[in-house]
Amino acid sequence: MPIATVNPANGETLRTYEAMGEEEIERRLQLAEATFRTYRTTGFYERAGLMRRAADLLEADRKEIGQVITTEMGKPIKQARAEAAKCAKAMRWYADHAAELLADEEPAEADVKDSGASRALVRYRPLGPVLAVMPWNFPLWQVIRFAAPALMAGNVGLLKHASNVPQTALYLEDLFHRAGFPEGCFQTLLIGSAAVDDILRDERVRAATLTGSEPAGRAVASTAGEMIKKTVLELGGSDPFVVMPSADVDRAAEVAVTARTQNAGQSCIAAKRFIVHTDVYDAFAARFTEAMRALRVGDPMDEDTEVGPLSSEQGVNDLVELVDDAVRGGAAVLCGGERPDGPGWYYPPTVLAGVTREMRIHREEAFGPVATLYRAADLDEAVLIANDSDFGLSSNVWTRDDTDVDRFVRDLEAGGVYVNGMTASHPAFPFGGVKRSGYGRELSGHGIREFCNITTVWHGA
Ligand SMILES: O=CCCC(=O)O
Repeated sequence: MPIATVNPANGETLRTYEAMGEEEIERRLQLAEATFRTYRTTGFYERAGLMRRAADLLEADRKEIGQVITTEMGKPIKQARAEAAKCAKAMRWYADHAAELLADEEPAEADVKDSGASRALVRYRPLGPVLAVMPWNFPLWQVIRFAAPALMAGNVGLLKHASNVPQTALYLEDLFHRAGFPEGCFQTLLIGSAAVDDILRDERVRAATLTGSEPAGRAVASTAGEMIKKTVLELGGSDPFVVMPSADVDRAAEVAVTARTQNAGQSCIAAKRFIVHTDVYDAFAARFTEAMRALRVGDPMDEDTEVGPLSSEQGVNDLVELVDDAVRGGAAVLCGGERPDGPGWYYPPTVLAGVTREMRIHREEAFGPVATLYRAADLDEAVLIANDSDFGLSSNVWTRDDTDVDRFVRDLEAGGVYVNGMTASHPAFPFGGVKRSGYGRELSGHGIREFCNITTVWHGA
């Protein structure tokens, strides 16, 4: 895939970039290592000042960078600006909390004594240069939620961004540079996927984080495993959205639309499978379908657009194949389902009913605005359907019954259970999944500790 900005609203190639060659990559790896040697000795106070400055710059740039994001991957302009604002918030959150999250831990006195020590503590030290392989769907946010904690912990970052968002990738390097971070703290590598393996094998790279597809995750994890390097993987999701009889069905249907169609449905934590108790199925299906049909689809630069194009032609083709397969298998199309004529990589908000286990869309992630509806006889069946997935990123449940909530929290196989709301990432809460959605956590204290050398310091009597 060429490294290029191609406008998804019309398919026009606006700018192409030459991939960095071996010499340039080597220069950047050397710089990362050299910078780490000194940057690791800086204190939280200094790093927090730099991070706050970067947050201020990003916030001031949000209109311009919003336009770049929308041009490169097609998300509605309002959502692009909101993404920039969310990044600034996370940067400030880590600037405010890193020192406390990574403060020395004091083991219990009885244990210190029992170990024969006069004193003992646990210190969180940085690991070194971390390679981040990141996707295009939230081209700022996915990077910042790695970079803010990693830099606050004293690591340095090397970014391999998706090939369709090169301008955003270069912007990020420039942002940290303008904020005053030492040169080499955060570098963008303009490279194709084929170059990742050698970089990951390089001894100067100490760890890797990847957000993206399962095959990409498998490739990075297997090389990292061979090289005994720490990885965090955030892969796909096919999150359930369960609606029980006690729920506020109108509100659930309204939120379901946003949960499915934000970012044109191209979000790992978008709700994708809507599992509705039979008592409220018809009411939910009617309201949800009506609201999906009413969404404003169009030019992502238009302030009123709710659903823009998908990021690539391949994305549309993949979705068409999934929907066609379901229809051939007997699914009913309640709205959408037809690829429109005309320029741009558009696909309409679509609702499918009567989806079965045999259909591809039941097993695979639909990365676009296509919702599948399931009817559940009771809570047990709802849990069964929800867990009948290789993925386990997050989940959404709608109920006013505390017993239901306890059961869902106990039984849903996912990294999150959002009750009477939709999954949304927040800097203070851990983010990540189980099963084939990956492992490790981003954000919160858990996220910042992933790339730390957790060091026991023991003093003899
Ligand atoms: O694609 C997954 C990330 C979405 C988010 O963190 O809001």
